[in-house]
Amino acid sequence: MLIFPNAKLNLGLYVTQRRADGFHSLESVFLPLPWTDALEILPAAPGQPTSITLTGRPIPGDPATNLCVRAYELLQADFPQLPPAQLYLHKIVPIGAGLGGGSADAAFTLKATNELFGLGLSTESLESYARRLGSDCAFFIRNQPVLAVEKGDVFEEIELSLAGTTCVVVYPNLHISTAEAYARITPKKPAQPLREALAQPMAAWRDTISNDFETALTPAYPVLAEIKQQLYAAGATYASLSGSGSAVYGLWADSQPGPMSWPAEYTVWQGTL
Ligand SMILES: C[C@@](CO)(OP(=O)(O)O)[C@H](O)COP(=O)(O)OP(=O)(O)OC[C@H]1O[C@@H](n2ccc(N)nc2=O)[C@H](O)[C@@H]1O
Ligand SMILES: Nc1ncnc2c1ncn2[C@@H]1O[C@H](COP(=O)(O)OP(=O)(O)O)[C@@H](O)[C@H]1O
Repeated sequence: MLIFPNAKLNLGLYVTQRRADGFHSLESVFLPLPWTDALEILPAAPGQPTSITLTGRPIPGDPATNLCVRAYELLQADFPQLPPAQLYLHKIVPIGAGLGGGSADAAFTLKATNELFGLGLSTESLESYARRLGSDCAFFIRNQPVLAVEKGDVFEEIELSLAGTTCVVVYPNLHISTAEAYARITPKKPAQPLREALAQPMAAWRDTISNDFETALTPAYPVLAEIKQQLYAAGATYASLSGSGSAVYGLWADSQPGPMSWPAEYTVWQGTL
């Protein structure tokens, strides 16, 4: 089975509280971004163990601990009838970019395994497996715009119509660890609830919606402010860091991006939400 795990964007992100388990509570809107990897899952050849073949963007770490393999093995522990699998992942989405690419691969592995082998797992059950693999992994099970709270793994419905919006995502080839980013934050409640700010036209968001990671990381990584500035200079209606970075995106509500120029080592995606 061939699937295309997509990235996500965070629209507003407030780290509201440090939790007793060491994690943080947050308030953020998660949006699916149609920038994808390609992943194939097949039963392994007879006598072969579960393995993964990786192509495209290099993924740090031992392939045996790749989130796709961990997701498959998580289901195998509860469904011993699952045979060893051969996974092929062509990695396109930048890693450690605040785009949730690894979490998407894991969640899509769960969904595809459920379908391919007829496990009969419900959406809720797939979400519980996903939560065990990473805080933002559960979002990719339903993969629709939501207001995420708690650890970013509990979702509330939100009315948001961004279909047709032009989006540019700029990744400056800078890996920021999520744990390091959280360590730089002093949690606090937002001045205005995100749901309320999002109800206003996009042109107002520049003054009302922010990402706590952007505020905390920009002094150490001024390149983030430079990218945002160029997106606004090209006419973006709204621009922000996604998640804990380092990808910065711009949205054009009802116009098209003007000319932009980026260093050769950057990766830039442009498309429609
Ligand atoms: C910041 C966010 C915002 O959407 O996205 P990314 O920038 O990673 O895409 C997420 O909260 C990232 O979720 P995810 O990448 O799944 O994090 P996890 O693997 O669960 O945790 C990595 C580390 O981040 C910290 N962490 C993560 C989630 C959370 N709610 N509180 C935390 O403090 C912990 O230090 C944890 O050890
Ligand atoms: N399939 C995968 N794709 C991307 N990263 C993976 C994958 N499997 C494991 N990882 C590990 O997950 C971490 C980053 O995950 P990713 O979801 O891309 O980050 P972020 O949510 O910050 O964009 C990296 O340390 C990487 O080594």
